[in-house]
Amino acid sequence: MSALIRAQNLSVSHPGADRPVISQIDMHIDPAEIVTVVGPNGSGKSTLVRALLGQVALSSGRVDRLSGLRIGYVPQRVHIERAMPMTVRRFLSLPQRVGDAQAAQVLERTGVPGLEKRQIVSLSGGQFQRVLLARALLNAPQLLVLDEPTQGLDQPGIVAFYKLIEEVRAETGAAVLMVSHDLLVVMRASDRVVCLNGHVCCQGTPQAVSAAPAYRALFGAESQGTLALYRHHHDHDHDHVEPGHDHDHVHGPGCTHDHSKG
Ligand SMILES: Nc1ncnc2c1ncn2[C@@H]1O[C@H](COP(=O)(O)OP(=O)(O)OP(=O)(O)O)[C@@H](O)[C@H]1O
Repeated sequence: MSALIRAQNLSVSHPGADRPVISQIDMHIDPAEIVTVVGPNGSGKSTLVRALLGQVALSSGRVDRLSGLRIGYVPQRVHIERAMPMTVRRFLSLPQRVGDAQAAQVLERTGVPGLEKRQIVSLSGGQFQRVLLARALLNAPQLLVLDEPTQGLDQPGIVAFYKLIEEVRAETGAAVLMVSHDLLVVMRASDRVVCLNGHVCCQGTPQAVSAAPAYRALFGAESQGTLALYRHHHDHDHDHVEPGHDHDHVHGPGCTHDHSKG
């Protein structure tokens, strides 16, 4: 099956800016894979996601989406007006009405059963995040898009949320595109990582990316911890990986490290 979304030579400039926010991006999302975009603040992660979804004009390049692609979007939690008086049940029916049975089922699936009558504003951060995910799952998406889904959650909450995402992927076969700052755990939950800093610094398996000099230059000491944790949990799965090898790690334009090694 072909990619759900494919971007080729994608660049976006915001009005009035003298240079593109993101430039010459090549990336794709295959069915059922978890792809995570990491990068410093302001590196263009949200802009890239919006461009992939067709929500922002491209200044060059192209984005192809599978015809009729069903997308479930989980927005940044902090951007939603939590003070609005609304029950969880009503929230799940926006913008499309869903039946009681379906609402109950999806809340059960995301680990927050029986919350229908609760006011949105009364939920904890972790509960609200799961309600957002529940709503995104209602149209049986082929692709789930999550923009910094665990912002504001504590470490156990973050780990539990990514575990849930992996379970949902396994059950539904939906691909997942995530933007995240949670480097320590995101590596474990991703099939592929795209490291962004205006351009794609590197992309590939989590282990290959975390070993790439371009990634380490961006994330510094934190990346060392990420790599150690990732190896600790995953060496058995990735014994065949040779960091820096072409099959695992694709260099983007602007990479500063030695390309002669692949
Ligand atoms: N609509 C817009 N108009 C003008 N500039 C914008 C617009 N949206 C984003 N920008 C600018 O583009 C740059 C990249 O923003 P973007 O939100 O894509 O980065 P990000 O990597 O998601 O950042 P963060 O990690 O802080 O969420 C920033 O300098 C931002 O100020």
